[in-house]
Parts: sequence; structure tokens; C-alpha cells
Amino acid sequence: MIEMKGVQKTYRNGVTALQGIDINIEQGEFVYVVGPSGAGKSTFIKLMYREEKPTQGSVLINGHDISEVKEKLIPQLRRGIGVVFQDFKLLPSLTVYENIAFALEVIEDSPKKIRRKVMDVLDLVQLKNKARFKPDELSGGEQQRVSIARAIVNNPKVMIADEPTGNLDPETSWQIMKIFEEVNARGTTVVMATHSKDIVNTLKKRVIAIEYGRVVRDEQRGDYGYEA
Ligand SMILES: Nc1ncnc2c1ncn2[C@@H]1O[C@H](COP(=O)(O)OP(=O)(O)OP(=O)(O)O)[C@@H](O)[C@H]1O
Repeated sequence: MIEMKGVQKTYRNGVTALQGIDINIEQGEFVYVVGPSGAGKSTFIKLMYREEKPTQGSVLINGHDISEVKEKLIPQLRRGIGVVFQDFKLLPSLTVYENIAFALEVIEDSPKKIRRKVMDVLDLVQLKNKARFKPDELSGGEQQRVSIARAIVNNPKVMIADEPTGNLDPETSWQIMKIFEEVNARGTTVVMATHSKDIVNTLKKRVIAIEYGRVVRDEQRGDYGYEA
């Protein structure tokens, strides 16, 4: 469902962040992307939701080359892809409820439908009781749960996360991983860049390791493979 063919990404400053990337991720897989700092993980993730375009090669989602999606159709493309960041990226002036509903309002659902969908995802991340809170009234783990709820409220086929536990303590990170596993169990493909040796070596999944912009390892139930 996600395919990269002969992908190279060279940034405008001349840095080649990725080269010779050929990978295929099937619907329903859970994939960790690991590797040293600066190896190209974030670039790899950004190519999947058209935050960046490849310099060479193609990125296909369900057979469609996303580099060819017209600018005005990018919001529509992104609705099918939930994205979770290390720093949550919630809108500070909106409540928890509004931050999630915002992702739906652009697709013009009825108010009743919006309410049901938002409350359903808040239930999944166990934050129904904080729907009226603002992000700065929540702990880091709670904010990350809101950002996951926002990412999945449109029921995307893919959830992509760039170091989602990077700012969280170990216990909170495990809570977040339980939610990721639940989302994956419901059929969503999950691709997650991480530096967490503990998580990768405990919750065994497919591991794609990137070094100096190239895939150096791709294993089912792989290890983290680096020192923490
Ligand atoms: N917007 C950009 N413009 C120019 N160079 C960039 C840009 N983004 C990333 N790079 C460079 O591309 C390379 C890969 O960066 P990337 O952020 O993909 O690595 P990473 O593996 O995610 O690193 P980290 O684990 O530290 O987050 C690095 O050399 C980085 O400096």
C-alpha cells in the first residue's frame, strides 16, 4: 500500500538525505523506522505524507504517485493519512474537543456526526473527561493522546508518527504504544520513526533501519540494533 521506488531526496542546500530507497509496506503492517540521528528517518516519513517530494523516484500510496497530487488536493490526500509528531502540534487556543473536531469540519460532516466521531476517538484514548480542557491544561502524555485522536478521527488507512514518544517518560510511552497497537489491530497501517530501543525490542514489529540515507536492514520482528 505504501511503496517507494528508487527514491532519492536531495534538499535545496545540496544535502542528500535519502538515496536508492525501494520499500513496500502492506496494508495492516506495523513498521518501526530506526537509525542514527541525521540518517534520514524524518525525511522518509515526510515523503509519505507529501510534506516533502522526492528528487528522484516515486512514492505510491495504493498505487497512486503522491508526488503528482495537485497542491489543492493535498488536504484530501492527508485526510487519509493520520500524522503524529513528537511535539504534538495541537492548537493552543482550542479545547481538546475542538482540536479533534477541526480535522473533521473541513470535510463538512454534520454536527451530530462530528460529535459522535470525536467522542468515539476520545473514548479510545481515554480522554472523554478532558474534552473541554485546553492543551496547556494537560500532561505531555495526555496531549499526545489528543494528537493521536486527531490523527485517527478520519479513520485513516495509514498512521505515520515521527518519534511520538520522544518527549514522554517511559511509563507514558508504553500507554501511547498500547494505543498505537490498538489502532493497528483495527486495520490501520502504522509507520513510526523511533529512537526507543526498549519499545522496538519489546513490542516486536518490522524494523527498517536507515543509515546515511540508505536502508541497511529490513527485518520482520527485528531488533533496534543500536545502543540506546
Ligand atoms: N529541510 C531540510 N533542508 C536541508 N537539509 C535537511 C532538511 N531536513 C533534513 N535535512 C538533512 O537531511 C539529513 C537527514 O535528516 P532527517 O531529519 O531526515 O534525519 P533523522 O534520521 O530524522 O534524524 P533525527 O533522528 O536526528 O531526527 C540530515 O543531514 C539533515 O541535516
